[in-house]
Amino acid sequence: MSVPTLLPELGTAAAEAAVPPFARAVLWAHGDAAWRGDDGWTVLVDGPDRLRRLSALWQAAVAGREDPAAPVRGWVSAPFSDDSVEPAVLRVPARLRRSTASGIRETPQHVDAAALADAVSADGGARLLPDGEVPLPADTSESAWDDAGYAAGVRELLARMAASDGALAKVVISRTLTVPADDADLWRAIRALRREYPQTWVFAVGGLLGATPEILATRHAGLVGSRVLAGSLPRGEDEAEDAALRARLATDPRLGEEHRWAARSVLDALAPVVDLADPDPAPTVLTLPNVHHLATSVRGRLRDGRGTVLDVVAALHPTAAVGGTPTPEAVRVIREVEPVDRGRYAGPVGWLDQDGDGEIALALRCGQQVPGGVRLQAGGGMVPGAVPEEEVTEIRAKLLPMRRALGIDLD
Ligand SMILES: C=C(O[C@H]1C=CC=C(C(=O)O)[C@@H]1O)C(=O)O
Repeated sequence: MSVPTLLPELGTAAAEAAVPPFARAVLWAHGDAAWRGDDGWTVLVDGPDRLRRLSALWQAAVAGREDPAAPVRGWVSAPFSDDSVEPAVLRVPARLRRSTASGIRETPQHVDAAALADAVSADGGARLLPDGEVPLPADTSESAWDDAGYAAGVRELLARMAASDGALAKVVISRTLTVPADDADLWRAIRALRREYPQTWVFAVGGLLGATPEILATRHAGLVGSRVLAGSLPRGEDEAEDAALRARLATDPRLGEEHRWAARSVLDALAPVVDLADPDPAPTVLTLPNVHHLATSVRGRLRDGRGTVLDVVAALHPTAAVGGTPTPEAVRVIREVEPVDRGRYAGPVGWLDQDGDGEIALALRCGQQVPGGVRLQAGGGMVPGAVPEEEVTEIRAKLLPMRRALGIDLD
């Protein structure tokens, strides 16, 4: 599968020197469909309750147009936590193109810049930047963990869980790896991710790029969906080993527990606002090129048609696939134990339209562009009994797609 014409030409020195700034581009691809947005506006939102404020801001910007029903799409990428020093990003491209198996089309994008500016100024913590500009966060590599640091972090979590006497049941911990990369490398990485991981959602929003298999929430015509992943094993060397790993994943009590906390967190958060199609869906095993996951699909109908997909996400996030159980304690422990602010890693990333419908994934196995490089990040869920050395191997498997896409030597 390829979408060459949505991506800039690369390969010659002249083409690479002229690539569009990566941080300003919007890309979203799944299966054989892809979107690219260019230019336009950026809204940055700081402070508390960023998702609900972004939802309200978007609705005001849409409603303030002469024809509120005219098609328009915005892309959102928000930090894991409202405590992050990095703002939530809303990109509203001026120009949108869509590629499918049948070709490439410009798609209508009805932005009213004055209505957007009014909506931004009504929110005290929002800023509007022109030309699709998105500032890059600072490099944090000095304080990052290496493999040994990550293993020590896992041990620290296990000790805290043991001391909590069952009160802290699960925590997801992550690590970063910053590597050099320029804009052309990042465009090339998108092409590679698209080619190698068509089962995932490949994204680039405001300099954050990745290939995620996890969908936090879709909202379409009153229907809501979510795909929760938690509990993973690396791929085997051959089919027989893969079959054994899949069987272990489906039956291992610790991995099952790790998954159940995540699925439960989504079901419990949706139950007050959604009529669930199945209140207790069973997990299946999802196999990706680099890893096997336990996966639960959740579907239902919204009881109240107001709001946007971001309000559904605000009710869900952070799920125990990226936070833990109970959520507030897990998020506090993550803040205390992890050496680097997660920024937009493990945060919601996706799009919404004029009806508030959309598709919001979890920004996993991704990279954040920083000056001169890209900060890769992945994590894993810990429940009592986790083995630090196995967790180090799992993170390596999760970082593999981005490392391969960037052409980084694999040791
Ligand atoms: C937090 C991440 O993965 C989550 C999603 C799927 C499986 C997970 C796991 O098995 O630990 C994690 O909960 C990540 O990839 O950065």
